[in-house]
Amino acid sequence: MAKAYDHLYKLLLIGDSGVGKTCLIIRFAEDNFTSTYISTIGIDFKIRTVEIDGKKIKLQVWDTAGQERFKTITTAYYRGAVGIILNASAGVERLLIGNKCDMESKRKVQRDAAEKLAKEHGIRFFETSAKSSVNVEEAFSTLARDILQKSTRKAVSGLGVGG
Ligand SMILES: Nc1nc2c(ncn2[C@@H]2O[C@H](COP(=O)(O)OP(=O)(O)OP(=O)(O)O)[C@@H](O)[C@H]2O)c(=O)[nH]1
Repeated sequence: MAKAYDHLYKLLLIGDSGVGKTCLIIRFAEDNFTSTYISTIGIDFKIRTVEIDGKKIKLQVWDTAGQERFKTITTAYYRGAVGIILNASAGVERLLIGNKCDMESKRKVQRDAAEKLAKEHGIRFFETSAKSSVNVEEAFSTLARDILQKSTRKAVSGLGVGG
C-alpha cells in the first residue's frame, strides 16, 4: 500500500484572542465557517494532507488559546513545531497573517504596517478571510512549501553537494 504521506509537519497558530485562529484552521481543514465564537480552551489540532511539489504533506495544525490565562499551557506546545504562524522562534518557518480581510471598514492594522513588520522579520505576510475563504489555502500551502524546500536544501547540504 502506498504511504499515506511523505512528510508530517506540525504547525502552530498563535495570536490574540478572537483574531480568528480557530476559524482559519476550520476553513483550511474542513472548508467551513461559523460566526459563533467559541473561545479555545488550552490547545487543539486538526489535520489535512496537501500535495506540494509532488509530495504528500500531512499538516497537523495546532490551535492555541489566545486568552492570556492559558499562556502556560499553550507555550509548552511550541516545542517541536516546524512551522509557526506569527511569533518568533529560532529555526522554524514563520508567516504573518492578518485575518478578517472581509471587514475592511473595521481594519485595525494598516496593510503597510503589517508588511513592514513582516519585512523586518524576513517573513511572508498574507491577508486572509476565514469567512470568505480568501488566501487561507495559499497561506498554509506557502508555509508548507517553504518548510519542504528548506528541509530539502538541508538534506542536500548534509550530503555535501549543496549549501
Ligand atoms: N468577518 C470575519 N469574522 C471572522 C473571521 N475569522 C473569524 N471570525 C470571527 O471572529 C470570532 C473569533 O474567531 P475564532 O476563530 O474563535 O478566534 P480565535 O483567535 O481562535 O480566539 P481564541 O480561541 O480566543 O484565541 C468568531 O466570531 C468568528 O466567527 C473572518 O475571516 N472574517
